[in-house]
Amino acid sequence: MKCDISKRCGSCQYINMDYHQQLVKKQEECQKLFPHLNVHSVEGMDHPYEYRNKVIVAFNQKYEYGLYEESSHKIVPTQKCLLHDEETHKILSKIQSLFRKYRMSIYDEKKNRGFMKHVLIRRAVSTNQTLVVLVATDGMFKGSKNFCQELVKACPTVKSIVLNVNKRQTSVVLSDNEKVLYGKGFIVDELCGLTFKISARSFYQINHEQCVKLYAKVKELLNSQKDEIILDTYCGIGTIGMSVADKCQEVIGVELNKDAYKDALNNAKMNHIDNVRFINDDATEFMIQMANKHQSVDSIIMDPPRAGSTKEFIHSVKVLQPKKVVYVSCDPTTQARDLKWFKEIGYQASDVYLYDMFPHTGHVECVVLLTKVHNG
Ligand SMILES: C[S@@+](CC[C@H](N)C(=O)[O-])C[C@H]1O[C@@H](n2cnc3c(N)ncnc32)[C@H](O)[C@@H]1O
Repeated sequence: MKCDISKRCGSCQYINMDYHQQLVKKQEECQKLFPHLNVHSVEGMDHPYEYRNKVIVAFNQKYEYGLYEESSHKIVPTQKCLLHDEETHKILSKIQSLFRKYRMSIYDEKKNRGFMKHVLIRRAVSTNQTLVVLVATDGMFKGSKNFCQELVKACPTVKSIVLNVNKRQTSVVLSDNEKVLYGKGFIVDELCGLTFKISARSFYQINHEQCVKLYAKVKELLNSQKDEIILDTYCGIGTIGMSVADKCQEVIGVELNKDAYKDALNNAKMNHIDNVRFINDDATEFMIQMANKHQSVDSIIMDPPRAGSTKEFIHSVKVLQPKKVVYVSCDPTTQARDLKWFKEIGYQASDVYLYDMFPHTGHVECVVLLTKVHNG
């Protein structure tokens, strides 16, 4: 497939490269980062398009919408992005026509004036539900009732519309201040045979098909026993922990984002899983506290954001002495750094498993199993 905007957009660095070549390149690059480990070939997709279940676009004063040009805040008008599904395009195009009809005031970054800043679309692909988040500079959206009615009528997959009020001039799109304009403020998706509630600010893996394969690998590597206690750190809305809960005694999930934590609590209830509990805390702080209390766990799952984990987190692992740590990462560079710290405390990996969560970009998802080889 050919992308018309690849030269200007810059989001998909590999879009003009043959897909198989992309997978080979990702594996080679990871092998350089993990020279002493067995880096497996990348698990790719049969149809590596339309996989992104989340998109954030900005509008310009002509009501054109799109992503920003590489390293700038100039919008690249995008009618079709190869990574988004048809429904996302249909909804964005309807929003565009409604913005025109209602003469929506579009935010002008240079003048720091105007109302509508961004539109975020999140799709639950298994249930075909859509959440629309309108990011604006003010909580007063005149005519919002008619706007929502028209949007939902034209696009019935839209189950909720949220207004996120972000007055700040920063590159962070969402603020903590939100108001539900239509529906319940969240959508529900099915993943690995479970049901998950996803709200606007919670993390959710963007590639559903690849996420199923990734979680299956985590479960396989954990290979837990019925009497084991598993810590799921950086747990988001509880997806990984809940998908392994049937094979162990207890899962304790730790998540910093309050909305994701609340979603996780609801998700456990919704799925009638009673051997999982969630803590709303910084993962490192939680680990330090556990280590200070000399508590023990059998396995730890960690899936930190791009920045990776911390030295303090890893030093607490030394005290907790789990048999296994399964480390999931969307940035192999920080993961490679963290594996060096793990080595210092006596935990070693041998294999790196790669999942192409982000086809046509330079990114890849990595999973490693660390086991204790000596006492550090
Ligand atoms: C890559 S996501 C993984 C989420 C989840 N494991 C999944 O597969 O959906 C990383 C998560 O870590 C959370 N997070 C970021 N910094 C954190 C911290 N210091 N302590 C705990 N959680 C944190 C984010 O809010 C996000 O939900």
